[in-house]
Amino acid sequence: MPRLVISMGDPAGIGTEVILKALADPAISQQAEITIAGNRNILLETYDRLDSAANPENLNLLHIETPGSITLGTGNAASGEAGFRYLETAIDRTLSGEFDVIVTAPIAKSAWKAAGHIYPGQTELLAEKAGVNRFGMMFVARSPHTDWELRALLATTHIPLSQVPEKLTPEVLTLKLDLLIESLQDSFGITQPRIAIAGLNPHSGEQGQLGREEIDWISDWLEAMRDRFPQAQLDGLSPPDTMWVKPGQAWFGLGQVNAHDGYLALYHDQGLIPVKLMAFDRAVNTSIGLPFIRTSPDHGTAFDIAGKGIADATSMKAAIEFAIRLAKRKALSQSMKGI
Ligand SMILES: NC(=O)C1=CN([C@@H]2O[C@H](COP(=O)(O)OP(=O)(O)OC[C@H]3O[C@@H](n4cnc5c(N)ncnc54)[C@H](O)[C@@H]3O)[C@@H](O)[C@H]2O)C=CC1
Ligand SMILES: NCC(=O)COP(=O)(O)O
Repeated sequence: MPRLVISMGDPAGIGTEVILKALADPAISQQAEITIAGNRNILLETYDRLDSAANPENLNLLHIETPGSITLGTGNAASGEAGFRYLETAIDRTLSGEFDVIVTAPIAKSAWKAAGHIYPGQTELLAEKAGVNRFGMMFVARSPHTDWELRALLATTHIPLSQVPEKLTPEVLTLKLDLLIESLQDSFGITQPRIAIAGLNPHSGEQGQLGREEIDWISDWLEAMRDRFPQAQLDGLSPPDTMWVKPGQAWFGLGQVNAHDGYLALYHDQGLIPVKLMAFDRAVNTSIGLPFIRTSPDHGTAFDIAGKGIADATSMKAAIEFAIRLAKRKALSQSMKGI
């Protein structure tokens, strides 16, 4: 069975609640050896408030002291420091071989910053501690209507919109596309993936009238990528709005559409607005390129509903189930290679 560690996220948010709700489902908890990296008192307090949740007394726990006092619904330096320590512990124990997989509950980047930990997100801490600089942020969701699976990689992530054009270089795009192809092949078994790639500007620039990046270099880059990755079908540059029409149709079962195996969005909201519109309740954020599997729900700390008992755990369940699916696939592939 996969050995999975769940970091508890920001204790002022809904992380603890969605973990305990998700683990109350035996279909989830019986598929892996699960340990929580978090705080015993906060888990017990959360359990006492909920009607249907796993009892922390019956769960494996790496207890980590929480510095300062935590106020539910308010992310601050204490909650940021706590969430940082939970994740650090989960990563260190995974790197030492204790776990195969990390599932992370959400943290607030602003609370990390208040605690002096300046990272764009959890992904970058995971990559830094794992010693890799080739990694990517991918979102995966299976449609409850059609079973179709949406897979979208973000070429750039947590940067101001004004910095996107300068951070988006041929090197960055090549690295992200390479990772997306590798992931579709290795983790999803799609040997010749069909990938749609978005333009940057409205209408992919409309021949330069609405932005020049497509003409200046992105179209040439894509041509070069078709030579470099002959095993993949690379379609684009898709106008960034209409690129999501077929995925929407495939998701909701609106006719026969030939949607792509993977989507490359050039910046955070270009990818995450459509993903969350379709699948906010069930999309999974997975970090690709790390030496271990990492997944997370797609939502954040939801401070506005923390402690109210109304948080939906579907995305956390999906994150755990997807992590188990990836771990089983990895174990099978390693055993076939004799590793
Ligand atoms: N994986 C992670 O660690 C992530 C962390 N964040 C962080 O979370 C903080 C808040 O971000 P927001 O943009 O407000 O997004 P959010 O996802 O926390 O909340 C957006 C809205 O959705 C609702 N919501 C979120 N999750 C829900 C759930 N499971 N059940 C029911 N309702 C839910 C919230 O109540 C809120 O109204 C930020 O500091 C951000 O950095 C955001 C996304 C992912
Ligand atoms: N928008 C996705 C997000 O905020 C998750 O980031 P990370 O903490 O997983 O790096």
